[in-house]
Amino acid sequence: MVEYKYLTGFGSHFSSEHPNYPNALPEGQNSPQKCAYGLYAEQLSGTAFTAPRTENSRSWLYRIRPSVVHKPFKSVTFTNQLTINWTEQHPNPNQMRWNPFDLPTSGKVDFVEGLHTICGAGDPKCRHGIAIHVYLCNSSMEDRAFYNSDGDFLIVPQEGSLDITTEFGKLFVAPNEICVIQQGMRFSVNVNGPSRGYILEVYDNHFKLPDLGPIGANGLANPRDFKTPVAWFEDRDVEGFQMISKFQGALFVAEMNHSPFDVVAWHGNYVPYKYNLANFMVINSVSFDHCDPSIFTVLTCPSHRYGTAIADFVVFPPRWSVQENTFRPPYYHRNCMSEFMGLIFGKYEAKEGGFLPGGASLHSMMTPHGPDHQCFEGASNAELSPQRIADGTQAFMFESSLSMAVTKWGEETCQKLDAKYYECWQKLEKHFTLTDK
Ligand SMILES: O=C(O)Cc1cc(O)ccc1O
Ligand SMILES: [Fe+2]
Repeated sequence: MVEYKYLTGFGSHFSSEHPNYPNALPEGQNSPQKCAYGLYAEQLSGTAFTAPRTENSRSWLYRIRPSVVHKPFKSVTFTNQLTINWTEQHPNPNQMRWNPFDLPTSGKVDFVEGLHTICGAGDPKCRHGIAIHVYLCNSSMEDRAFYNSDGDFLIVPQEGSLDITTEFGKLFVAPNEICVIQQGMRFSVNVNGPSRGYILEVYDNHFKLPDLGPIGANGLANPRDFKTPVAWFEDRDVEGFQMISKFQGALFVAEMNHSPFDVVAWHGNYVPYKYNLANFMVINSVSFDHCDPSIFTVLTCPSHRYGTAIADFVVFPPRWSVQENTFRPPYYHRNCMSEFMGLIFGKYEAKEGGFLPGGASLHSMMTPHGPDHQCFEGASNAELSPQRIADGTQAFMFESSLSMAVTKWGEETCQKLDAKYYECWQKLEKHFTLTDK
């Protein structure tokens, strides 16, 4: 039984060494002439060397062999549905909704083989853009690890827990938890049966906690609830261990003769982390009107435009709804941002039917959307007593300032697009009267 132990904090400067190897971390310096236990020192940089201190992130890893010990990269031979080709389909401004994406029904499919790109924009070569993927898998990665050269992965499991071994240690991530594995970090995913989830990939920048403004010093996702693994390693020689890199949107494999999870000690502020969405401190018991969903921002990847995110990760957690004289569900709206939504479990308040766990929706830039007919009629006529937005519910949104294109897999191959989605609004009647009572 592996024990999962974590260090807590967000963006902190952490240190961890395997308990059986005291002083594996050098004292007072990063690169001694000879490291303890014959380890190699290696720096993993998450920002430019010269990034200002407030932004600068890097970690030092003390490992059995440096990462460079691998054979040349070759294109992978397995078929996969990852892409950064945003022009394979004609642009489509329609409201889109997907039924739950199918889990593999035959054969073994691991996390990397099960990655499918739904939509995205931009180019990892210019380090600007995002991609939204789903993973649909049923087997563990065996003697295979993965890293993303293009950006960071924010992983949202929906079905099945992920047991993730990283260079920094082990993370266990269950549905209603999320994890972030940043650019370059090597990891391998074990699953316990059919597993499905969503991934927000950002090329520009790393995720940060949003500023709290007048909320004050506490609230939303609190830094102390973020968890980073402690050092864990294996000294395992394996012929043909596969190191897979996503580089400029394509997958490559390099063979190695050992496990890359050989880091005995590490220190730094460039780390993988997880967060339990149940720890989110929801602020929404307002007097009247409906707050914009930005109050539910867990993490944000900022752009250079002040206050405008490359992508925000927003949740819609269980909470009390108590507003007076208010239409409580989300308002009808058109947004200069793109809104991709998924459902981990339960029901989403604006769409009680049709939007299902493991499915998704995309409301692109300026594409109008809002509550379906049934939700509008119900909420317009409901008695406004305090109402609990059901426990056992967790919808989320990846909201981006980029205009995303849907892939061929997303629009055609997956065969999950609900062609009748638009119908949910068609019965919205004209209630206009010449006299108001
Ligand atoms: O479209 C959606 O369902 C997401 C959303 C929720 C909300 O409470 C307000 C605005 C918004 O875009
Ligand atoms: Fe919206």
